[in-house]
Amino acid sequence: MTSSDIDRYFDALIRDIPDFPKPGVLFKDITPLLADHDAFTATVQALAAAGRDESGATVVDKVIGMEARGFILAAPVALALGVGFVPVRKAGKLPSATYAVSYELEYAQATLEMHTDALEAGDRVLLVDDVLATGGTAAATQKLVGYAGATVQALAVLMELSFLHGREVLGQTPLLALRTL
Ligand SMILES: O=P(O)(O)OC[C@H]1O[C@H](OP(=O)(O)OP(=O)(O)O)[C@H](O)[C@@H]1O
Ligand SMILES: Nc1ncnc2[nH]cnc12
Repeated sequence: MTSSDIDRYFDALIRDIPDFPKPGVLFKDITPLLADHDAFTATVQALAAAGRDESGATVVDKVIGMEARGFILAAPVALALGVGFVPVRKAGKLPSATYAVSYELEYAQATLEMHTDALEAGDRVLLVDDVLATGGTAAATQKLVGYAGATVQALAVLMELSFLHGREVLGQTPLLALRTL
Protein backbone atom coordinates (compact mmCIF):
# COMPACT_ATOMS: atom_id res chain seq x y z
CA MET A 1 0.00 0.00 0.00
CA THR A 2 1.49 3.37 -1.00
CA SER A 3 0.60 6.89 0.07
CA SER A 4 -0.87 7.49 -3.38
CA ASP A 5 -3.34 4.62 -2.77
CA ILE A 6 -4.40 6.36 0.45
CA ASP A 7 -4.65 9.65 -1.43
CA ARG A 8 -6.95 8.07 -4.02
CA TYR A 9 -9.15 6.55 -1.36
CA PHE A 10 -9.37 9.83 0.52
CA ASP A 11 -10.16 11.82 -2.65
CA ALA A 12 -12.95 9.42 -3.57
CA LEU A 13 -14.37 8.48 -0.19
CA ILE A 14 -14.20 11.45 2.20
CA ARG A 15 -16.92 13.94 1.42
CA ASP A 16 -17.38 17.57 2.40
CA ILE A 17 -20.70 18.50 4.03
CA PRO A 18 -21.10 22.29 4.26
CA ASP A 19 -22.67 23.87 7.35
CA PHE A 20 -22.74 20.69 9.47
CA PRO A 21 -23.28 20.55 12.41
CA LYS A 22 -23.32 24.38 12.43
CA PRO A 23 -23.25 27.15 9.79
CA GLY A 24 -19.69 27.86 8.69
CA VAL A 25 -18.28 24.38 9.45
CA LEU A 26 -17.19 22.24 6.47
CA PHE A 27 -17.69 18.75 7.88
CA LYS A 28 -15.38 15.96 6.68
CA ASP A 29 -17.57 12.85 6.43
CA ILE A 30 -15.58 9.59 6.54
CA THR A 31 -18.55 7.21 6.40
CA PRO A 32 -18.04 6.34 2.68
CA LEU A 33 -14.42 5.41 3.43
CA LEU A 34 -15.46 3.19 6.35
CA ALA A 35 -17.97 1.41 4.11
CA ASP A 36 -15.24 0.41 1.61
CA HIS A 37 -13.34 -2.66 2.88
CA ASP A 38 -10.12 -1.99 0.94
CA ALA A 39 -10.01 1.70 1.86
CA PHE A 40 -10.77 0.99 5.52
CA THR A 41 -8.07 -1.72 5.66
CA ALA A 42 -5.46 0.54 4.05
CA THR A 43 -6.35 3.39 6.39
CA VAL A 44 -6.05 1.23 9.53
CA GLN A 45 -2.69 -0.16 8.36
CA ALA A 46 -1.38 3.35 7.65
CA LEU A 47 -2.47 4.63 11.08
CA ALA A 48 -0.91 1.61 12.83
CA ALA A 49 2.52 2.66 11.52
CA ALA A 50 2.52 5.36 14.24
CA GLY A 51 2.71 2.58 16.84
CA ARG A 52 5.67 0.75 15.26
CA ASP A 53 9.42 1.34 15.04
CA GLU A 54 11.48 1.14 11.81
CA SER A 55 11.78 -2.65 12.15
CA GLY A 56 7.99 -2.98 12.34
CA ALA A 57 7.93 -3.86 16.07
CA THR A 58 5.05 -2.50 18.14
CA VAL A 59 6.27 0.19 20.53
CA VAL A 60 3.03 1.00 22.37
CA ASP A 61 1.20 -0.79 25.19
CA LYS A 62 -2.32 0.52 24.47
CA VAL A 63 -4.28 2.35 21.78
CA ILE A 64 -6.79 4.99 22.84
CA GLY A 65 -9.76 6.02 20.69
CA MET A 66 -11.75 9.17 21.38
CA GLU A 67 -15.53 8.91 21.19
CA ALA A 68 -17.11 8.37 18.77
CA ARG A 69 -15.34 8.34 15.42
CA GLY A 70 -12.01 7.63 17.11
CA PHE A 71 -13.41 4.31 18.36
CA ILE A 72 -14.05 3.08 14.82
CA LEU A 73 -10.42 3.58 13.82
CA ALA A 74 -8.58 2.95 17.09
CA ALA A 75 -10.03 -0.49 17.83
CA PRO A 76 -8.78 -2.11 14.58
CA VAL A 77 -5.45 -0.25 14.95
CA ALA A 78 -5.07 -1.84 18.41
CA LEU A 79 -5.72 -5.29 16.93
CA ALA A 80 -3.25 -4.63 14.09
CA LEU A 81 -0.59 -3.71 16.68
CA GLY A 82 -1.42 -6.64 18.97
CA VAL A 83 -2.29 -4.48 21.99
CA GLY A 84 -5.43 -3.56 23.93
CA PHE A 85 -7.88 -0.72 23.25
CA VAL A 86 -8.95 1.96 25.75
CA PRO A 87 -12.00 4.18 25.16
CA VAL A 88 -11.96 7.87 26.09
CA ARG A 89 -15.61 8.82 26.34
CA LYS A 90 -17.82 11.90 26.64
CA ALA A 91 -19.03 12.68 30.17
CA GLY A 92 -21.27 10.25 32.01
CA LYS A 93 -20.80 7.19 29.77
CA LEU A 94 -18.12 5.21 31.62
CA PRO A 95 -19.43 3.12 34.53
CA SER A 96 -16.43 2.98 36.89
CA ALA A 97 -14.22 5.69 38.48
CA THR A 98 -12.93 8.20 35.92
CA TYR A 99 -10.49 11.03 35.32
CA ALA A 100 -12.21 13.96 33.54
CA VAL A 101 -11.04 16.93 31.44
CA SER A 102 -13.23 19.65 29.84
CA TYR A 103 -12.25 21.12 26.47
CA GLU A 104 -13.38 23.18 23.47
CA LEU A 105 -13.66 21.88 19.91
CA GLU A 106 -14.36 23.45 16.52
CA TYR A 107 -18.12 23.56 17.06
CA ALA A 108 -18.82 22.61 20.68
CA GLN A 109 -17.70 22.32 24.29
CA ALA A 110 -17.37 18.93 25.97
CA THR A 111 -15.89 16.82 28.77
CA LEU A 112 -13.89 13.65 28.16
CA GLU A 113 -13.40 10.85 30.66
CA MET A 114 -11.22 7.76 31.00
CA HIS A 115 -11.39 4.99 33.60
CA THR A 116 -8.76 5.52 36.30
CA ASP A 117 -7.64 1.88 35.97
CA ALA A 118 -7.56 1.79 32.15
CA LEU A 119 -3.80 2.40 31.93
CA GLU A 120 -0.83 1.46 34.09
CA ALA A 121 1.79 3.98 35.14
CA GLY A 122 4.54 3.92 32.52
CA ASP A 123 2.31 2.68 29.69
CA ARG A 124 3.15 4.06 26.24
CA VAL A 125 -0.04 5.00 24.42
CA LEU A 126 -1.01 5.71 20.80
CA LEU A 127 -3.97 8.08 20.36
CA VAL A 128 -6.11 7.55 17.25
CA ASP A 129 -8.86 9.82 15.89
CA ASP A 130 -10.33 10.75 12.53
CA VAL A 131 -9.74 14.53 12.59
CA LEU A 132 -7.32 16.88 14.34
CA ALA A 133 -9.01 20.30 14.27
CA THR A 134 -8.42 22.72 17.18
CA GLY A 135 -6.57 19.98 19.08
CA GLY A 136 -8.93 20.31 22.05
CA THR A 137 -9.86 16.62 22.00
CA ALA A 138 -6.26 15.45 21.65
CA ALA A 139 -4.97 17.82 24.35
CA ALA A 140 -7.69 16.74 26.78
CA THR A 141 -6.86 13.09 26.10
CA GLN A 142 -3.16 13.77 26.66
CA LYS A 143 -4.08 15.18 30.06
CA LEU A 144 -6.12 12.06 30.91
CA VAL A 145 -3.16 9.86 29.96
CA GLY A 146 -0.89 12.01 32.12
CA TYR A 147 -3.23 11.66 35.12
CA ALA A 148 -2.76 7.88 34.84
CA GLY A 149 1.06 8.26 34.86
CA ALA A 150 1.28 7.00 31.27
CA THR A 151 2.78 8.77 28.23
CA VAL A 152 1.46 9.52 24.77
CA GLN A 153 3.84 8.07 22.19
CA ALA A 154 2.07 9.64 19.19
CA LEU A 155 -1.25 10.85 17.78
CA ALA A 156 -2.43 9.33 14.51
CA VAL A 157 -5.30 10.90 12.53
CA LEU A 158 -6.77 10.64 9.06
CA MET A 159 -6.94 14.39 8.60
CA GLU A 160 -5.31 17.43 10.12
CA LEU A 161 -7.24 20.69 9.54
CA SER A 162 -4.07 22.78 9.74
CA PHE A 163 -5.89 26.14 9.59
CA LEU A 164 -7.22 25.36 13.09
CA HIS A 165 -3.65 24.93 14.43
CA GLY A 166 -4.30 21.77 16.47
CA ARG A 167 -0.68 20.70 16.08
CA GLU A 168 0.38 23.65 18.22
CA VAL A 169 -1.44 22.38 21.33
CA LEU A 170 0.15 18.92 21.15
CA GLY A 171 3.52 19.99 22.55
CA GLN A 172 6.27 17.47 21.70
CA THR A 173 3.88 14.64 20.80
CA PRO A 174 4.64 13.28 17.30
CA LEU A 175 1.72 13.58 14.88
CA LEU A 176 0.97 11.21 11.99
CA ALA A 177 -1.66 12.84 9.75
CA LEU A 178 -2.48 10.80 6.64
CA ARG A 179 -3.74 14.01 5.04
CA THR A 180 -3.15 17.67 5.92
CA LEU A 181 -5.69 20.23 4.71
O1 LIG B 1 -9.39 18.88 17.37
P1 LIG B 1 -10.79 19.15 17.85
O2 LIG B 1 -11.23 20.56 17.65
O3 LIG B 1 -11.00 18.68 19.25
O4 LIG B 1 -11.77 18.31 16.91
C1 LIG B 1 -11.58 16.97 16.57
C2 LIG B 1 -12.61 16.09 17.18
O5 LIG B 1 -13.92 16.47 16.73
C3 LIG B 1 -14.61 15.31 16.29
O6 LIG B 1 -15.28 14.68 17.35
P2 LIG B 1 -16.69 15.11 17.93
O7 LIG B 1 -16.45 15.65 19.31
O8 LIG B 1 -17.41 15.94 16.94
O9 LIG B 1 -17.40 13.75 18.22
P3 LIG B 1 -17.90 12.46 17.43
O10 LIG B 1 -16.67 11.69 17.04
O11 LIG B 1 -18.68 11.81 18.51
O12 LIG B 1 -18.72 12.87 16.23
C4 LIG B 1 -13.50 14.41 15.78
O13 LIG B 1 -13.91 13.07 15.70
C5 LIG B 1 -12.39 14.65 16.77
O14 LIG B 1 -12.52 13.81 17.92
N1 LIG C 1 -14.65 19.97 10.13
C1 LIG C 1 -14.73 18.80 10.77
N2 LIG C 1 -15.15 17.69 10.10
C2 LIG C 1 -15.22 16.50 10.74
N3 LIG C 1 -14.91 16.34 12.02
C3 LIG C 1 -14.48 17.40 12.70
N4 LIG C 1 -14.08 17.55 13.99
C4 LIG C 1 -13.78 18.83 14.19
N5 LIG C 1 -13.92 19.54 13.07
C5 LIG C 1 -14.37 18.67 12.13
